[in-house]
Amino acid sequence: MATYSRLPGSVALITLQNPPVNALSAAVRQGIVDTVQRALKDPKVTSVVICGQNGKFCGGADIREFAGPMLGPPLVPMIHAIEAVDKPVAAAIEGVALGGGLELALGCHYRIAHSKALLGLPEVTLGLLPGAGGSQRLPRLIGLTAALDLITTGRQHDSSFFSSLHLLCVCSQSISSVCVSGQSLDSRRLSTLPCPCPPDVDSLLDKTMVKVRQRSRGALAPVACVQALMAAASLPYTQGMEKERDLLTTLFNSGQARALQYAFFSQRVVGKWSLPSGASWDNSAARTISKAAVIGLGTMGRGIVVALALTGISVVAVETQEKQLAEASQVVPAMLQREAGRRSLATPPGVISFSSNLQDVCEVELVIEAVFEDMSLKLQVFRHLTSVCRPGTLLCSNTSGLDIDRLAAVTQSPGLVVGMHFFAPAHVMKLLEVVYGPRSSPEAVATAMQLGKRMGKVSVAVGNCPGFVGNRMLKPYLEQANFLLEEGATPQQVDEVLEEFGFPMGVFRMSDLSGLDVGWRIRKEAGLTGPGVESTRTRQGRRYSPLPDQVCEAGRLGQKTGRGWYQYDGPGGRVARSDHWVNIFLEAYRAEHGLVARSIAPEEILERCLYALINEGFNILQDAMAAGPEDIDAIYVFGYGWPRHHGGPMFHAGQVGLGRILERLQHHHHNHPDVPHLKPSTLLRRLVAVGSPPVQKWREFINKERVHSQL
Ligand SMILES: CCCCCCC/C=C/C(=O)SCCNC(=O)CCNC(=O)[C@H](O)C(C)(C)COP(=O)(O)OP(=O)(O)OC[C@H]1O[C@@H](n2cnc3c(N)ncnc32)[C@H](O)[C@@H]1OP(=O)(O)O
Repeated sequence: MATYSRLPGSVALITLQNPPVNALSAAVRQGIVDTVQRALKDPKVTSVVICGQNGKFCGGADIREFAGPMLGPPLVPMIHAIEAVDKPVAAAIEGVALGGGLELALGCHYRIAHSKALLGLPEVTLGLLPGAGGSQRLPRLIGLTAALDLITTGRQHDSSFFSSLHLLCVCSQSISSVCVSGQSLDSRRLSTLPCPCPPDVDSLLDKTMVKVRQRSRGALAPVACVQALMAAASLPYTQGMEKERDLLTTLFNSGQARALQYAFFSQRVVGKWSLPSGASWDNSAARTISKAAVIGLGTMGRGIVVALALTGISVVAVETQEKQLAEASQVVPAMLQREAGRRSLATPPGVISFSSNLQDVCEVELVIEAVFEDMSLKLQVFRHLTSVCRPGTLLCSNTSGLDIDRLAAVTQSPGLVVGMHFFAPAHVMKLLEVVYGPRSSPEAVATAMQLGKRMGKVSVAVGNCPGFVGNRMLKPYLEQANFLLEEGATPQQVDEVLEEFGFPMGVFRMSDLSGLDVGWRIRKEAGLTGPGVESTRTRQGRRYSPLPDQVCEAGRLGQKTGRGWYQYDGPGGRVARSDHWVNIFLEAYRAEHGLVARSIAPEEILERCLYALINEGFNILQDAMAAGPEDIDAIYVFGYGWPRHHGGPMFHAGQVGLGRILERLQHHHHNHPDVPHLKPSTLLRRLVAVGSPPVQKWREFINKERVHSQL
């Protein structure tokens, strides 16, 4: 709702009230309509100020309402009516003015803001465009060039940025002096102004469209934003508004908008973690960490040091190999400086000390081990840590899939051991898997989750199983990609299909980037390859493709060696080019194994890669290794490049239709009975049997099934 009060003198104050962010729900919109009417009717009122309760102007349209029928006064005419009134109206912005909130402010005649307020039009991130007049008013106020950047990226900025664009009035003036009654408001009505455009406007729009199409990888909203701004640049306001409405309707009804809005809420759902034990964020106390240590200063360790230091934590960075230590002590401060600059921090807040002595971690509150991914080495480090650290120190491992319980078992306090699985580069990537074992205490999980949040990560609590959630699902995906090569596809074909779907990189380009030796080592440890293992295509009772092992054996480890599934300009090269060697190699391989290459349709490539991955997601939910589909989806969107406009693998399964996914998995499993990952999960079958409920209902369904021992 919105409340009305009269300030001493002649100013009416309208306060938006809808905690926590004063979103423009039907009740708030009705409140605005009513209170503006009241101010207009009151002869003693000469000017109006709109503000938000609790130091927040407005977080935009109420996203929760998008799923249902539109009730209450619509936003566009409401804002238009405010702009048209003949008493000056000012938006007094504290906290946030985002989306519809900023559009409301653009309909006011004046805008003033607190220096720390955050403003922006993030609709594009929700699959929409600023459809309450924002796409037409903003460029008329700040010019087409600046508006294009803000609207197509959804970037948010503080008030000094917007003051420089003349979106805000000078803050030092009092509201009453800003809203001087009697002055003509004509020039303050943004809809009446022309849109300032650069001389080369067509070229600007064309270039922006090309850039946006490249960047958006199939997302519709950024393209629609450019189209709306083209209208603002070339059409009168009323026609521009019609274009804005048409584009918004198309976006609104697209699956992409639903997926992006789901992604917005799932990011928040995973923050409110809960464990099967009943421990959760509201019954577990997190410790505040001020001193931490990182053991191992390879790529991951260095990134973790920077991520911690950026939050103001003092870090002891330990590396026992002198050469690596010397290199890290040069590189890490530079990384920190660069990242602090990128985040507009004047000076990096944390202090880092480098050491080659593990003893130096004895005073810290939390240690993150980031040594080489080798169980015996990690066990050795944990044994050492438990003997040198103060009792009560949290011991975390950055393992990407090894058993946390085994590490906990060699310590004096297994309850204080959790996994903190970062993604490279650790100071940049948003995802953190917090891995709990049966003995991890709620306090340890809460502390790791809280620390992740402080580092700006999307932290997801996951159970302890090989590969945890993300890498466990990656395995069947990679496996299918290799089988497709055996059957006749090329790495480029597979990658093109996945990139067309929206991944920034196909599976083979991604593998080259990460290094092919990582998986090779894991397969060797699992006894799947290496000396003494027979070179067959069935291993440990299931279909196995030795292709990636043979590529590694040829010395092709990916980008770092300049050769992998593709060729590069040299070791460390970034641009992937197809390699004749790979085609010859695949032909020879197929001939050796009596395989006849067939032409494989893009649909089959996509289905087999994605549905195998999704099926493993259902198995993970069934095994209670993730609390709900939102957790899996957040992991894939923030850690594995899953296109956000497809919501995440589990959301995507719901969009495709669970019945269809089941039917296609059955079909592929029938054709490949020696591939257990294609066997449809029991949970998927159960969901289909009860009529394929929407993804938001799965968590409840799984819990019920578990109680009744159906899973
Ligand atoms: C029907 C046709 C209408 C067409 C209109 C088209 C034009 C207008 C479109 C829009 O305005 S779309 C919305 C644009 N706004 C945003 O995208 C802002 C989204 N919110 C945020 O970025 C952040 O929440 C925040 C405002 C910066 C606050 O961040 P903070 O970290 O402080 O809190 P959160 O945990 O993110 O949020 C708290 C709480 O509030 C819920 N919430 C936030 N924004 C909205 C919203 N716009 N609508 C509904 N709910 C919102 C959020 O989900 C959290 O809820 P809980 O998890 O606590 O339940």
